[in-house]
Amino acid sequence: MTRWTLGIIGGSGLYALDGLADVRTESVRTPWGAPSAPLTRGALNGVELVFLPRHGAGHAIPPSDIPFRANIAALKQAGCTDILSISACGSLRQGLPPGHFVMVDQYVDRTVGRERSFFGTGCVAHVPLAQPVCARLAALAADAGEAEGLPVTRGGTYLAMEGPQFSTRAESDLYRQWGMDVIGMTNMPEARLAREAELPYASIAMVTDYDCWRDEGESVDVASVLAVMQSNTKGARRLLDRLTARLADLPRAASPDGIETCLDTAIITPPAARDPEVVERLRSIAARVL
Ligand SMILES: CSC[C@H]1O[C@H](OP(=O)(O)O)[C@H](O)[C@@H]1O
Ligand SMILES: Nc1ncnc2[nH]cnc12
Repeated sequence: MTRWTLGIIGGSGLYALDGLADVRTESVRTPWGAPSAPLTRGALNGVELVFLPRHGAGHAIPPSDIPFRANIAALKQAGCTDILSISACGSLRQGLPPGHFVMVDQYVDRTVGRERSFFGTGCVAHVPLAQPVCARLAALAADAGEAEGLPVTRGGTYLAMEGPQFSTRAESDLYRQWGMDVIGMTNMPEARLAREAELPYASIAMVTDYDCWRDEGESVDVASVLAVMQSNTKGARRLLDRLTARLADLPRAASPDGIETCLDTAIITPPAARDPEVVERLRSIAARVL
């Protein structure tokens, strides 16, 4: 049976995974530098997990400095078949209160100045991103959350902002007019890069606050986020227990969305025109097609 090796990217409040069997720590390097922290490998319910806290183990890395390319490349090199992101987020809808788990299915990317591709001068690629999330993994995670009695919403658009400051009231109002559901600072370019590495990616956005759009006048700050984060993190842990118990018995077939073969038609630079040094770097995420 082909097995799942699930990469878990932990966000704010999730810096380690306790209770794994056969735990190993691996300090890795990638052609894009070191990831946010050493990888922690271990088994949960017999499923291999590879855990990486995106802000570092002590939350010393702000959103704009997260080494997104190194993180995704490290998880690819570690043999992950899929990536599940677990994030804190603000809510842009009354019906998504703090404590809610949103299985993101779309993104609007308002980040600026982050390295957002493995490809570039010397080897150009354009992968499709119309459906940026692996629907199968998102559904499995939603099933697990519901089975644990967690308040889960299937689908939602995540507005990725640069930060590190939270939004102004006018920005928050604007994003609501745009129809956005939740807001955070980290899922982009992470989701883009996972796609380029042909890794099915899904994200659980756990609501910690209502951002600053409500007429009640509250505005988000770290203290209000932290107040909710701890119970959200406990819920995420229960979800993971349930999810891995399911994955243990589920043979892993190729992603139905073709994510694992998306580079077949994405690289536009013909082999003869590729820069050998660039190609060498790309091998860590795209060896299958190079
Ligand atoms: C601590 S509140 C702001 C911080 O939390 C979220 O991070 P993550 O997605 O890694 O959980 C948000 O995106 C900000 O980076
Ligand atoms: N309101 C908010 N805006 C951006 N990132 C967040 N993370 C948690 N709450 C957030």
